[in-house]
Amino acid sequence: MPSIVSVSNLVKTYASGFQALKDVSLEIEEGEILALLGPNGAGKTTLISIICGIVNPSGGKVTVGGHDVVRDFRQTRSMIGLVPQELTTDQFETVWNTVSFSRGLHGKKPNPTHIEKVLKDLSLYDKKDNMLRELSGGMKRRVLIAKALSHEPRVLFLDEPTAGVDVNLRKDMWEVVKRLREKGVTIILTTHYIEEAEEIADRVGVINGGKILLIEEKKELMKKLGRKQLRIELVEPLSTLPEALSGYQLSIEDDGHSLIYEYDVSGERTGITTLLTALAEAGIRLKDLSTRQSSLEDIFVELVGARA
Ligand SMILES: Nc1ncnc2c1ncn2[C@@H]1O[C@H](COP(=O)(O)OP(=O)(O)OP(=O)(O)O)[C@@H](O)[C@H]1O
Repeated sequence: MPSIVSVSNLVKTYASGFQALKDVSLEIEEGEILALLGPNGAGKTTLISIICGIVNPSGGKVTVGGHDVVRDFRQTRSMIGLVPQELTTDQFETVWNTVSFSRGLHGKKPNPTHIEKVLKDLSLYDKKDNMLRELSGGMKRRVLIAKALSHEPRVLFLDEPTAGVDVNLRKDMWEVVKRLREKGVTIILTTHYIEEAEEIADRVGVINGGKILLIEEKKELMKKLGRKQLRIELVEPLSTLPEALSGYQLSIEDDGHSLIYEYDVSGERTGITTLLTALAEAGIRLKDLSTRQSSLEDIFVELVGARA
């Protein structure tokens, strides 16, 4: 698939001298949902702000739809929708005017039919004549999304869209995201909620300390992580593994009180039944069994923890 956003060797050093991005390169494919994961201060917002033309890069190059985000700012900005973390619009303006005005700011002709559809999709239509200051926090978040969609962008950035929102809004938001994606809109979201990335993204990127640590298809990542552990608690501790069990992927933990068996969930057979039979034959008595599957969170913690 062709790239819609191309980031090469991007560097950002703030006026304070702090280097928020260190040589970031990244290709975002047209039509994909990419989740960017990273702890606080990793550089996610800085990266998005540069692509959206809000922050100037210190080095490197970013293109959107083949246009340079600094030189061809107007063209790139009209292709992009950004849902920022906070609303910074005139609180005395109505919902309808705010969203319509936003479309004009991106150089698009008025289209009341489109604005009406966006407001309806976000359950905002009955609030169209209300002033922003009369809305609840959740409704204001909906207005942010409506603004970002007002000019029918090809690329949509959502910066921590679900931080502090309730279940209903979260559901509506993912519905909107899925529908947009069906229409071919490229979606990039930053999130702290790893389950969210696991649920919705096609690809996952992990960013920390201003660097991309990993970027991969979610399916591939989950396949690699598709390992499971069976923990077998023993009645009597073992100091060494009996010879009869040497053919199994087993390790001893908890001073001999537990055996850990690692197996591949994608394989046809787990080998658990034969292992349990072999344990019984070796006269090893079991107290309890439990299983644990590695998740996206495990790899995230491992990556970020190791290089923080
Ligand atoms: N205008 C600025 N001047 C100086 N430093 C800044 C500026 N904006 C951001 N930073 C610093 O750059 C680093 C990256 O910030 P950024 O907002 O991109 O991180 P983030 O990954 O979006 O974090 P969060 O998850 O907390 O939103 C942080 O250490 C932040 O303090």
